[in-house]
Amino acid sequence: MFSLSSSIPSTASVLSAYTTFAASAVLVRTVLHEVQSMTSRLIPQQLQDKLFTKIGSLFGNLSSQMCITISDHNGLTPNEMFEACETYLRGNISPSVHRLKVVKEPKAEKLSVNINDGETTFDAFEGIHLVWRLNCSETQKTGADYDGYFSSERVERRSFELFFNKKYKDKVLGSYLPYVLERSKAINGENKVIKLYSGGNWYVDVNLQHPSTFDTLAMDPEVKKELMQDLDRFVRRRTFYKRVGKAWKRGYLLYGPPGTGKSSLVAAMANYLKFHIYDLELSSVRGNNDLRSLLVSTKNRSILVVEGIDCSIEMQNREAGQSGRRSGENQLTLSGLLNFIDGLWSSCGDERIVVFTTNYKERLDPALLRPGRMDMHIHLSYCSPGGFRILASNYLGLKDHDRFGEIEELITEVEVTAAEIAEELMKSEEIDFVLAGLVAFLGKKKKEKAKSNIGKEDEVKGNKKEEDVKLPRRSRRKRSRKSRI
Ligand SMILES: Nc1ncnc2c1ncn2[C@@H]1O[C@H](COP(=O)(O)OP(=O)(O)OP(=O)(O)O)[C@@H](O)[C@H]1O
Repeated sequence: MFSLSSSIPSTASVLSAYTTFAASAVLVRTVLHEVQSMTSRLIPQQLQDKLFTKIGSLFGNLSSQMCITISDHNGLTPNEMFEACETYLRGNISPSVHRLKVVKEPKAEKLSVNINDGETTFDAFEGIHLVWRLNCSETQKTGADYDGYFSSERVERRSFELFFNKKYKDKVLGSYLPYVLERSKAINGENKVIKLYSGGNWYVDVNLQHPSTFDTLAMDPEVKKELMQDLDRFVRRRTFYKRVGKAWKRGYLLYGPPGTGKSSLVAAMANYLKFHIYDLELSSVRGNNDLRSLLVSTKNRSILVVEGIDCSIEMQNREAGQSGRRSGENQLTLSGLLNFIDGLWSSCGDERIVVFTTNYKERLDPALLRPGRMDMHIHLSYCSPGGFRILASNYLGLKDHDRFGEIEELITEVEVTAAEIAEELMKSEEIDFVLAGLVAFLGKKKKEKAKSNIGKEDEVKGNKKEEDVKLPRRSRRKRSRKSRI
């Protein structure tokens, strides 16, 4: 008897047939390409054209297919489209794929499953069938090292090839690829692992494990609120920056004594915005040329941090125009860094944040403090009673305690950093013991302060006496008369 279900192919079998066909098409294309390059040297062009048209028609109309290549890098700059495709395809791997690559990122909750080198996967979008293939190759990167010696290293380069029918070219470029980009952003937002790039190049990255958030940070609540609002405004102002013709960039200068939370604040900003961090160590940068290539290879939605800007390198006052660390054109200068950050770097990317930190604001080059250079100057100072309460809540899970009054009073009398208090709070799990230890620590600081104040007073008195000895008789008389008035 005639059976409808057995004569009409199911969606799965149609897809599977298409998959097989598309995979064969890709394979045939590759073979044709290889053959073409071999024969181009042996057979005359006219004959070649005839030959390939004939072979092509045997496997369906391959000339109606087109291919878009998406490489992982565009020159020195990472290609964000490649990363978007990688993220998007992770969730769309066809059942026909034979070889997968599985990675567990340290902080990620889920496994990351990717297609392997040379594998092909399939997708469908508004009636268009699409074939994706991942290619990997190794290239030799050559150049001169710091001392001018020849250096060479192997670098892996990856690219995706996207095959589809030529007639959908506009739809693929205008709708499908933007869709892939949007989807990858949404996926990244859901489970983004924040990366920390550091060292002399950005090839080494680790997942940012820093648990600091705005909730755990002990800082002036008003400043914290203002900063969070500033960051929110910054990320939602894409059209504003475009309209006013400004690069979508924001600069923050964090200053304050060691251990007051400058690095913790950078981590909190990255965790809040889900931005990667590039920790630029100027001492390992060879010169302005090196700096340029490092900066252009940073990604969008990232924070570039230069810690200890006052002392990380002998950078010179731009007005003085003295030489930097290296002589010649390639020397690293503050003006080189600032010009590049203000100019090319910020205009070749979006959503860039730059943070400079220093323990000594007064030592900074005036070029850095000029209005408009760093949008916000944030002072991280010694711990306040409010800051102590945040730390006590984080470290001990404690909202209040009999000893809080005593501790808060001592905190207002001495200069103590959040790092010092944090260290005390971590000494034991026994709350009374820890708080007693903190009181003793603060008490000791108070005594030391009183001692050093007495020392200072004695010094001032000593100086005065010395001055009196040096003063001529007449001046001494004059002063004693004055003091009686
Ligand atoms: N404001 C703060 N809130 C919460 N914890 C803090 C704060 N400041 C410091 N800490 C604690 O102290 C540690 C060291 O602080 P951090 O490295 O952020 O200070 P810093 O100001 O960057 O110091 P430096 O100038 O020496 O680099 C942090 O890991 C954190 O545990």
